[in-house]
Amino acid sequence: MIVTVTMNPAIDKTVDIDRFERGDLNRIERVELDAGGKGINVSKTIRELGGESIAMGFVGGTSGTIIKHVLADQNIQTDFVEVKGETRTNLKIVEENGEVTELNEPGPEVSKEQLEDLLDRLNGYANPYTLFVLAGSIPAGIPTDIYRRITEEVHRKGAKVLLDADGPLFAESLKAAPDMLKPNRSELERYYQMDYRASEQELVSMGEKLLDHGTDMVAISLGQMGALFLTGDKRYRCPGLRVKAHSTVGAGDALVGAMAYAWNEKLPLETCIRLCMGASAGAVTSIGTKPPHRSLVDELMQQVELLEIQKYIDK
Ligand SMILES: Nc1ncnc2c1ncn2[C@@H]1O[C@H](COP(=O)(O)OP(=O)(O)O)[C@@H](O)[C@H]1O
Ligand SMILES: O=P(O)(O)OC[C@H]1O[C@](O)(COP(=O)(O)O)[C@@H](O)[C@@H]1O
Repeated sequence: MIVTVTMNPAIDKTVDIDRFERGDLNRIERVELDAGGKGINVSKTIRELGGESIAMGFVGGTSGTIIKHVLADQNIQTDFVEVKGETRTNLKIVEENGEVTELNEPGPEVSKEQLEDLLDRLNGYANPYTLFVLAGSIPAGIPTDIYRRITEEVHRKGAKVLLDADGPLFAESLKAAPDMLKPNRSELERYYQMDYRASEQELVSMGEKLLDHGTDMVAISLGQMGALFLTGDKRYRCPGLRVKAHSTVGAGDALVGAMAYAWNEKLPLETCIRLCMGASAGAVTSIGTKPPHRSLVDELMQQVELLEIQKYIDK
């Protein structure tokens, strides 16, 4: 069973603009609304791949109700705690040249009682066959060690954790050794306090340090350059797939969704990697924050190149 946790869901409002002019009037050519937030996008990808998950977290107000309806329409099971405020709307400005500017709101405040309610519910799903996907930012009222706390609690019941978070959330949760991680390049560079662009070798050794801390699998995403996949005994580099990109928003979540689906289906590492690459590249072709169609993922999976890192570095 897969449980996705989105502490801070969002309605993603994607607007297409020819060229974004700061400090001037910008006319929008097209608007697309989607139920978003990292865990929710992961659930949408899992559904599209043919799997099931339960989407959990906090929702509030009309936007929260819309998100629940949209997920129900897609046959995605939900178990959200209701909060008083309104679930946020995140603006994604997509320019003709492919550049994307994101304006993410902080999200409604969560009370101590609401947080405890969610933690109780999560605990109820924890067993050795459950994977918890903890992804995205947290709203006000939630301490930054929350992912660490959830990881420790569900680990006690034998459950696994896949983490996709940034900054202090990422740093804190590492102390509880999540089982799988999906940092992107800049998240890793920030965590290791590098003030320059890390080389591939440096990225691999940063990933290896994470494995040494008890993580089983690290996927380091590199945007259009592809991704690195590291486990205890295998290391692969996959060059980015060439696709006609619309919006890169949700690509990381599609990769995480594929990782979670592959874990649940007990797929071999190489198939998992192909699925991650196919799903994430497929996601960038969609308008707004939409998961890729399974048929496109299947097609893209055939194009994935898995380069063993040792061989690649020796070249
Ligand atoms: N322009 C692109 N073309 C093809 N694949 C892409 C592109 N942008 C992202 N991807 C795919 O999506 C994955 C995740 O993207 P990335 O931007 O690194 O994640 P995040 O959104 O978490 O920062 C990449 O590893 C890659 O496989
Ligand atoms: O919780 P955060 O960090 O504000 O991110 C939320 C935003 O990220 C997304 O989940 C997309 O994430 P990715 O582009 O990393 O896949 C959006 O749907 C959402 O608006």
